[in-house]
Amino acid sequence: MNTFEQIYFLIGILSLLVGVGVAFTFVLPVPSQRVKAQSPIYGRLFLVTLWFAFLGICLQPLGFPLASAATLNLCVLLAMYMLYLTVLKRYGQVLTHKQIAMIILHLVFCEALSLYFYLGNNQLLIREMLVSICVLIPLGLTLRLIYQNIPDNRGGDEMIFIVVSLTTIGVVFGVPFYRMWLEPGEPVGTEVAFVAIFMLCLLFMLGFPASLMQSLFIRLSTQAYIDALTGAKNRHYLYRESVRMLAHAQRHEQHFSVVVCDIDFFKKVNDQHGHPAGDEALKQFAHIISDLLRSGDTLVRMGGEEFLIVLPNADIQQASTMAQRLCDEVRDAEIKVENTTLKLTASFGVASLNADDTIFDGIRQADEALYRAKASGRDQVKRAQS
Ligand SMILES: Nc1nc2c(ncn2[C@@H]2O[C@H](COP(=O)(O)OP(=O)(O)OP(=O)(O)O)[C@@H](O)[C@H]2O)c(=O)[nH]1
Repeated sequence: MNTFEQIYFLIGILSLLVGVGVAFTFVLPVPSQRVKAQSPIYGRLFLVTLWFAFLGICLQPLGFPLASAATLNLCVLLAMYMLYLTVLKRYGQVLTHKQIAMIILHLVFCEALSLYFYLGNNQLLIREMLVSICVLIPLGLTLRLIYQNIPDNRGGDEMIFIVVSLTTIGVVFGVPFYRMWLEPGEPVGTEVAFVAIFMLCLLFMLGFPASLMQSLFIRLSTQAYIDALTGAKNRHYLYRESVRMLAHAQRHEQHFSVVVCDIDFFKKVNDQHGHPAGDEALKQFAHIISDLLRSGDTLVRMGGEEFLIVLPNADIQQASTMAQRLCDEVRDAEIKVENTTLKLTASFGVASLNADDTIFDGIRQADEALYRAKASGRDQVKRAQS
């Protein structure tokens, strides 16, 4: 294969890869939020600008050195800003006008300097080092952005962080290392540039969908344990987590209590104000309760208007005090649904688990206490009879 055939072959392979990458972004699920939905667009532009960067490298051996110098630096830097924008949009953020102006200024400045060093004495080494330094700015911004967002547990961020970190390591160490092997003034080899750009595209194409899948998986597994109406945990969560919570309490010889609560005469709310108003009342009721719980406590919607509160590290006295506070708070609260204000009350049954009790034993005892609270006139707390 002569040089031209080899270049066309490499461009063909890269086009195929970029084509597959761009097509792939179209089949990935699009986030519903408008700004986040723009993320795949910048992902596509990242791949396409990298393709143009490789074309820029190929222009040198094809006999267009000036065009090569002008295209390569601009496209590499532009690609890194596209990467930054892909991540920025993924987090639902937008650029300010000032930031856009800074990016354009940075692109123009870098391009002008690069051409200056190219035209003045053909100082390739300085030019390439300069481009590497310029490229580190968008990479650094991207890394910082991901790092700031990782604590939010969005899921998948670690994967993107690895992709961008590997790219940064490649720029910081790979470029100077490779430069050492070249003769002074010798341009970057087409094959080496091809491998670098190919790897970058591949890493992006694998890393970003993987991060998306990871975050979708985390979101789905979180949603599977949450009651959609009230935001409280559901029974599946209780069944999964209660064994772990109880084992922890037993290991540390801690008390473990449960409170079952049920809104009084909730049927009337539905009958008088309609089902949607009943839904809204349930939602607000759950918020009132969860606002008063400690961080380790868990509110579970058992079904309908019945909730369970799991109180690790609380004995029967502490659990009863908490239940009384909740009972008072619900009675005092004003529940605004549509154009009316509702007053609700709820009844509570409290039980504390013995060392060999299961969560079901605790719920059964608390249910029995709740039954007595209802029978005694509602709007009150009763303890399980041990
Ligand atoms: N709006 C709405 N209503 C619900 C939901 N789940 C259960 N309900 C209603 O809750 C009411 C429960 O009624 P009952 O079991 O008779 O209890 P209650 O009227 O609260 O009376 P007591 O519990 O005896 O004080 C029924 O009318 C159900 O339709 C829900 O998700 N949304």
